[in-house]
Amino acid sequence: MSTIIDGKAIAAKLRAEIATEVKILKEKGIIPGLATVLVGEDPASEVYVRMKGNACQELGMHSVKHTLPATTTEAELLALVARLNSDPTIHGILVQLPLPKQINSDTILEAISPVKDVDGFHPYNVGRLMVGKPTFQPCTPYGVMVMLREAGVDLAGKEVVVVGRSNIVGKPVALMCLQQHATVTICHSKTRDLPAKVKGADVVIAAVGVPEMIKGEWIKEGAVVIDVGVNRIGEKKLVGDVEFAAASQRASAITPVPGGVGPMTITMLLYNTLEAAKKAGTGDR
Ligand SMILES: NC(=O)C1=CN([C@@H]2O[C@H](COP(=O)(O)OP(=O)(O)OC[C@H]3O[C@@H](n4cnc5c(N)ncnc54)[C@H](OP(=O)(O)O)[C@@H]3O)[C@@H](O)[C@H]2O)C=CC1
Ligand SMILES: Nc1nc(=O)c2c([nH]1)NC[C@@H]1CN(c3ccc(C(=O)N[C@@H](CCC(=O)O)C(=O)O)cc3)C=[N+]21
Ligand SMILES: [Mg+2]
Repeated sequence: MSTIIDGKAIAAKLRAEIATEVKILKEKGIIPGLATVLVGEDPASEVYVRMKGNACQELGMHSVKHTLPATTTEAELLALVARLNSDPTIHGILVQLPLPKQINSDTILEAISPVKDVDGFHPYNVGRLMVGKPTFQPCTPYGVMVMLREAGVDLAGKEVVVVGRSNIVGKPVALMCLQQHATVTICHSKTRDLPAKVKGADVVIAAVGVPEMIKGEWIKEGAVVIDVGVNRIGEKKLVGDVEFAAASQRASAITPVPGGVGPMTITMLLYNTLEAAKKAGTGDR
């Protein structure tokens, strides 16, 4: 049986540390502030944005939520981003993805000031990560790396297989593992013989968005499994991209869904917002 890597517990520990730092900053007259922007009425996005706002409040941070109608134009959203860029009470800006189809998300992400880009999605921050000099690191991959560290997994020389190549999860997590000296394979929908790739992995990172598509029998005995997938089945049930029950029979350590990567994502967002506020405080940005 495998160890469960408890994202909720690791997140709680980190949040306590962040709260302490927020207190110290507040004594210097700086209140870390996060602006979240939600366009349209996607129920899942509403849940996430609410969770982010609540988490800010719990840690004593300032948070402002902007909800815009689904019919918002790109120009209107750009105007809001410009306002937030120049608002001194706001240190971090998060525009929830996906955006409605009349809005080009690249245009929006590039309009967010790189010093307020707590999602780490601006090409400047992406490039910094690429050259091994990260500034803001994207929250989900960053959370995965913290979980691996907390679980005592040393990546040097390990075979890491990432399934998924999105800009927000697959690609950046692969880069971060490479930075930690892993040998990284990135798989996607055109990959030939995915089972064989996964079978060779010491560490599997699944970010596909297909419920339980990574089968337990593909997992090498003793491998570490990180399941980024969050798939809603019906009204209430959440499952990952990995067949959890079967995979946990073979893995040495595995993350659950829920309670794995999800809580870490929100925590790293808070961490990045704190860092943004600290930099603003020193004028170092
Ligand atoms: N826990 C958290 O905090 C977060 C969780 N998520 C979850 O992670 C999952 C992935 O999210 P995201 O990266 O945004 O998703 P995307 O849809 O952007 O990317 C999915 C990737 O999986 C690949 N893929 C799809 N089907 C297959 C297949 N059958 N075999 C191999 N590869 C396949 C796609 O390949 P191709 O490029 O060829 O199309 C693509 O690269 C989702 O479940 C999402 O909900 C996302 C963000 C945060
Ligand atoms: N600009 C932007 N930044 C993001 O970081 C971003 C985004 N857009 N769009 C959508 C994805 C998805 N995402 C999640 C965050 C937390 C959980 C999370 O906390 N999940 C809980 C369960 C929550 C529930 O019950 O639904 C868990 O896994 O335990 C999941 C997914 C951030 N994303
Ligand atoms: Mg779009």
